[in-house]
Amino acid sequence: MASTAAAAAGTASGCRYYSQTSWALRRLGFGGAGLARPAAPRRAFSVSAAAVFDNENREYVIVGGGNAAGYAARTFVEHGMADGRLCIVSKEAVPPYERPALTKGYLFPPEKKPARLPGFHTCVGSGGQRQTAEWYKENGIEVLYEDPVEAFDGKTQTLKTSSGKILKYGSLIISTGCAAARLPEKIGGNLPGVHYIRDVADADSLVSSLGKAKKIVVIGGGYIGMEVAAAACGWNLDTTIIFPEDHIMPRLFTPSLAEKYEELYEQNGVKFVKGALIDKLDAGSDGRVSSAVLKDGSVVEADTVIVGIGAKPAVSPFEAVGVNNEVGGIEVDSMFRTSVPGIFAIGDVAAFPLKMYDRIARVEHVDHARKSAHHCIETLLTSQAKAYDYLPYFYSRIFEYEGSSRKIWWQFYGDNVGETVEVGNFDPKIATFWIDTDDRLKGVFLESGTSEEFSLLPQLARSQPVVDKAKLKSATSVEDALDIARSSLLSGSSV
Ligand SMILES: Cc1cc2nc3c(=O)[nH]c(=O)nc-3n(C[C@H](O)[C@H](O)[C@H](O)COP(=O)(O)OP(=O)(O)OC[C@H]3O[C@@H](n4cnc5c(N)ncnc54)[C@H](O)[C@@H]3O)c2cc1C
Ligand SMILES: NC(=O)c1ccc[n+]([C@@H]2O[C@H](COP(=O)([O-])OP(=O)(O)OC[C@H]3O[C@@H](n4cnc5c(N)ncnc54)[C@H](O)[C@@H]3O)[C@@H](O)[C@H]2O)c1
Ligand SMILES: O=C1O[C@H]([C@@H](O)CO)C(O)=C1O
Repeated sequence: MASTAAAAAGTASGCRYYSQTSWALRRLGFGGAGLARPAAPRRAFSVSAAAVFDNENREYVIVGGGNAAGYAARTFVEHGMADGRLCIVSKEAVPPYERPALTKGYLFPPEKKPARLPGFHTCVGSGGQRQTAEWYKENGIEVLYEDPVEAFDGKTQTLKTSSGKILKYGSLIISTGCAAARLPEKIGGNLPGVHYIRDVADADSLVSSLGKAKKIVVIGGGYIGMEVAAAACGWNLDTTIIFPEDHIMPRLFTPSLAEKYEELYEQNGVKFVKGALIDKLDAGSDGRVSSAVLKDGSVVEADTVIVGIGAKPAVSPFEAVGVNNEVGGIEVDSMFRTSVPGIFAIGDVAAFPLKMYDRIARVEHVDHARKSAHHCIETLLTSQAKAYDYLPYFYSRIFEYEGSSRKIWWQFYGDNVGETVEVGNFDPKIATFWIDTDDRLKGVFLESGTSEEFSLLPQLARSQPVVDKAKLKSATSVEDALDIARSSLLSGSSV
């Protein structure tokens, strides 16, 4: 059923639609041989005579109502191209919001003023306007809520939603993001009390469990594992993190960096079970999860389990436009164009050329969701042939709630390749520098920097200066190390 927000921003938006798809394609330069890699999409469903066409054609349709969609909508509005021309088809019941809040402010305990919608709709996370359902309505953007696209036909340029609507599009922007990877049902992955966290409905369900929980198990030592376990400390819960690797955040942290964060969690009472795989989750007599059984036979009791074992790009039902076999996701060029003229993909789901490192990548972080959305729509609407040149940026903020013994706020820019030099020991800062075989600085991590120090990181990672490794290793403080890195920027050996 459509929500109140849907009713407010959807059919009542007074949108007008153009009726000739080909008109829009011609105007955008997609009349024929415009793109380098044309590929005939497979017919995914056929439109029968009995099918119900909803209104008329839509000039621009965004599928997915998440972070990238919110920023894309903003760019349409900035160009005066939203009113009556743009439609967002969303699986969720609310307009786009800043997803990072779900494992941060959203999980503060009730007495510590948790974040709630409409407080964090996009684009507030980057200092922009709070785009509520009214904002979409005022800007003439049609939003279809709780009506995921289930089928796609590139030949007739139509989408079919779960409610049975057939939508015809001129240009299509796929921003379906990722879905949480799940533990199989047969090992208890769907038991009551087992949580995954991808959207606000998941977060609400988790909050209601946390209110009653005593003993929680967090499965996975990545971003979700770290952020949720830190949040659980705010609720004074007995918390155990279980993961298969030797240390937390294996995708980014060095063992030594991870050890420092693990110590901090342990000081907050969190326990770790490392190098462990889950055999199954068991239920108690009430049918709710009661324990995690590990492959070695040991048992960890829990009344609530949070699973954070990675995410999978939500490519369905768009596989026919071209999926990248190595990194998954929908393959696009440097302007987010897929192999099919007039179809684009942005955010987590896009496999794009990471120009700086000359490889195809998918980036599952919000900075890329925001920037890819802006870049795609900007180039689409202005016909500027400008290549996306992204510098990877990841961050986390944990133990932020009032009264926590210390707040954690780290940022990372660049590529975590090569040898590392680590300086500092939560005193209060830590920095790690990744240096390649040719002595170039490739990536840089900083905990608890000042805003001036944080602003140095992208300059360093972008320029990749040659650094004096020996000098960096002898730095007496993080400030000293950053000064050494800063001076290498001025030495003229940057790329
Ligand atoms: C809990 C959590 C915390 C995070 N914290 C951080 C952080 O601190 N820092 C950071 O950099 N990144 C963080 N991320 C990652 C960041 O949120 C994502 O990179 C970002 O949301 C990607 O934006 P997106 O629009 O591509 O995908 P999403 O924001 O996931 O949006 C995709 C949308 O598409 C919808 N959808 C999917 N399939 C369909 C369909 N067939 N039809 C219609 N709609 C569909 C989904 O329901 C969803 O609304 C976090 C992610 C999660 C889950
Ligand atoms: N601050 C941030 O940037 C942030 C915060 C939260 C979520 N996210 C995003 O949300 C998504 C999901 O995050 P995540 O933490 O689930 O993914 P992740 O890839 O960061 O971590 C997954 C972790 O799961 C563990 N794992 C994998 N398979 C397992 C299995 N079968 N059993 C037990 N453990 C297993 C590993 O320890 C691995 O580190 C990602 O896209 C992530 O980037 C980002
Ligand atoms: O990027 C982010 O956006 C939200 C929040 O700032 C929105 O208010 C959040 O917690 C982030 O880390």
